[in-house]
Amino acid sequence: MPTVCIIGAGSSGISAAKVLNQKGIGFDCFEKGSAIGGNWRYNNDNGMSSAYRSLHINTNRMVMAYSDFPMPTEYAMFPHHSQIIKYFESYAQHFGIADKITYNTAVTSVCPADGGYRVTTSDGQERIYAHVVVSNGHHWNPRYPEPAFPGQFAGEVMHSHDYKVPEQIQGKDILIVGIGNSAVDIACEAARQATGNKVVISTRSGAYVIPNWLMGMPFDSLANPLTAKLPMSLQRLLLKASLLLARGRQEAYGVPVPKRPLLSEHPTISQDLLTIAGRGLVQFKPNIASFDGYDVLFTDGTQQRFDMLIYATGYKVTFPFFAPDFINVETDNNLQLYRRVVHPNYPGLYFQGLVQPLGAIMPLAETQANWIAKLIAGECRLPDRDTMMRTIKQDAEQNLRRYNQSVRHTLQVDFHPYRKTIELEIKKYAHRL
Ligand SMILES: NC(=O)C1=CN([C@@H]2O[C@H](COP(=O)(O)OP(=O)(O)OC[C@H]3O[C@@H](n4cnc5c(N)ncnc54)[C@H](OP(=O)(O)O)[C@@H]3O)[C@@H](O)[C@H]2O)C=CC1
Repeated sequence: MPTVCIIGAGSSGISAAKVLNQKGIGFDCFEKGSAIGGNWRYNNDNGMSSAYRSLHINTNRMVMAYSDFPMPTEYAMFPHHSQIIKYFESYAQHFGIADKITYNTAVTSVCPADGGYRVTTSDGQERIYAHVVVSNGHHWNPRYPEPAFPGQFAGEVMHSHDYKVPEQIQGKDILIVGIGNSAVDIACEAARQATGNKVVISTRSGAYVIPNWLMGMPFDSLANPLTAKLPMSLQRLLLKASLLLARGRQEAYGVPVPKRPLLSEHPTISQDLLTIAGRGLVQFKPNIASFDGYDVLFTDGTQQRFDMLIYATGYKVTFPFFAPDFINVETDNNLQLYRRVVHPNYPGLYFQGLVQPLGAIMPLAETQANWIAKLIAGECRLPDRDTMMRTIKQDAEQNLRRYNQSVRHTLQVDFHPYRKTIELEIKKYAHRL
């Protein structure tokens, strides 16, 4: 009988399945849709993918690959979603897990029972597992501003989650709320349509826009285990100098700069935004003050008319299978986990891929899977609950000191230091067999 239930077969869940399979640990992996790939399967029939037709990943193919399965070198450095999904498919085939996943089956309920967890699935079956690995992703449930901006907007309203093709915005004056990666990708795509329509980004905090390529190198290859060890002030200085050399001051292009220092936010990555903004094809406004029909009043007192509003305001961390009085963090995205994986109050309950790195999630999810598998196999253990609680508090305080306080930064980790932390965790608490 399988002792482990994996929820979801996206880029995280498939690495958990692969690692457990290699260790000979029995598992069921339930996937709501008919295929693997999660967010990276464009038009995924599980209804959860936020991918748009033109989406290319903004972390490079060397950084995003799993440790033992490189991406094909003929791939673009920043591959299209169609290449990424092929990569995941070959990974699942290569490691023999594609046929071990139960497709078209959603997990509808998970609750503690009999020293483990009772898992109910959409086919009405109930099973008990000693361990549950939650790998259901955190970029699928749209977050809208709360409270909503005053007034009513009379035009069309959409969340970036539902943006798929430029035909949806063609010929419309659009206002995009937010300046994260979704907002900027959609704004650039809209501007490239060259229809002469207004494309405006409304941002309350601004963002440092980092190019994919910096001095001929993929930006995310500049961060490595060595540079990650430098003091934050020096990392900031080096990045600031590199950005100045590469493209000068961002304000010169008309793109608003945050008041906080570099590296205190999730990076907004775009090679194109500055050039496009410099041509006046994307314009910027501060936060929205209110709506009046098709008119939008901004906090600087200016007003403009739009046909369409796109909220690119991020996502809620949602676990639809937990009862609200069990685990629910939708309001603040802030789930307190030991090393972002282990729930200190519920032994056997693990969360995978619930991180937002500067870099790609996939290799970190794989490292988490290695740790989870070793914990399940009894090859290592957890520290006591007091130690876990103390560490959770310290990590949260560190995060608060570093990042702009907002729901989008609760899951933020630094790629290399985080991976190292998990590897050390495995070594430190290894059971000498
Ligand atoms: N090509 C790629 O690989 C892509 C990757 N992604 C990834 O997907 C994830 C989600 O990105 P994204 O969808 O951009 O969401 P994010 O959460 O990263 O960004 C949300 C944006 O909306 C703003 N915002 C949120 N709430 C409000 C509010 N109430 N009023 C005004 N502004 C608000 C935020 O501003 P503030 O900072 O002030 O909170 C921020 O600018 C990220 O990890 C991102 O890197 C997304 C698109 C493309």
